Amino acid sequence: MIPTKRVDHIGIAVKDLATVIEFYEKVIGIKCTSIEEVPDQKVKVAFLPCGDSEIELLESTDPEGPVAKFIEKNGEGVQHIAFRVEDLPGKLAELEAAGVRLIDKKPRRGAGGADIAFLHPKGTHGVLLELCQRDSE
Ligand SMILES: C[C@@H](C(=O)O)C(=O)SCCNC(=O)CCNC(=O)[C@H](O)C(C)(C)COP(=O)(O)OP(=O)(O)OC[C@H]1O[C@@H](n2cnc3c(N)ncnc32)[C@H](O)[C@@H]1OP(=O)(O)O
Ligand SMILES: [Co+2]
Repeated sequence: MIPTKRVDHIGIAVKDLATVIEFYEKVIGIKCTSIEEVPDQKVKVAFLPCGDSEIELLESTDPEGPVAKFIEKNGEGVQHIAFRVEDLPGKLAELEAAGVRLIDKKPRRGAGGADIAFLHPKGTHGVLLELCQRDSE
């Protein structure tokens, strides 16, 4: 089985990036190190590293995007959990063979140049899971 290395990030859907970055920096005490737009996912993303993992704050750039739809239904909150894997195409093939419901059969480009793919929450006991592969350890 292709190993999963760690929790890469926790994705949190927010209405206003600046407001929530300020909360995490001033109240929780973790710093935002980068902000970037990922047009493919219709989001603007802020990363706040914390130990081996990061908090990923997600603000929608499009009312039809997945983060806007999530907030409409649930309000702000944890939208996905992302695991770091070593071989994303291989992992996706392995999961497909095991009958897991994939949203992305092939990797897409995520924030920070990562390759990413999502697994459907209906096939993962209720949690939207992202797998990501990065060049760095
Ligand atoms: C930048 C990048 C990165 O890290 O590099 C990112 O993270 S981008 C992060 C944003 N991108 C994404 O989320 C892309 C992948 N997401 C998607 O394709 C979509 O959001 C889906 C997960 C397929 C949901 O689509 P849609 O909202 O159209 O479906 P829906 O509302 O009919 O939901 C179908 C069922 O799934 C549940 N459901 C929907 N979203 C969920 C979520 N985030 N967590 C857990 N369950 C969820 C709904 O409650 C519903 O269950 P019931 O039927 O029981 O009511
Ligand atoms: Co993510």
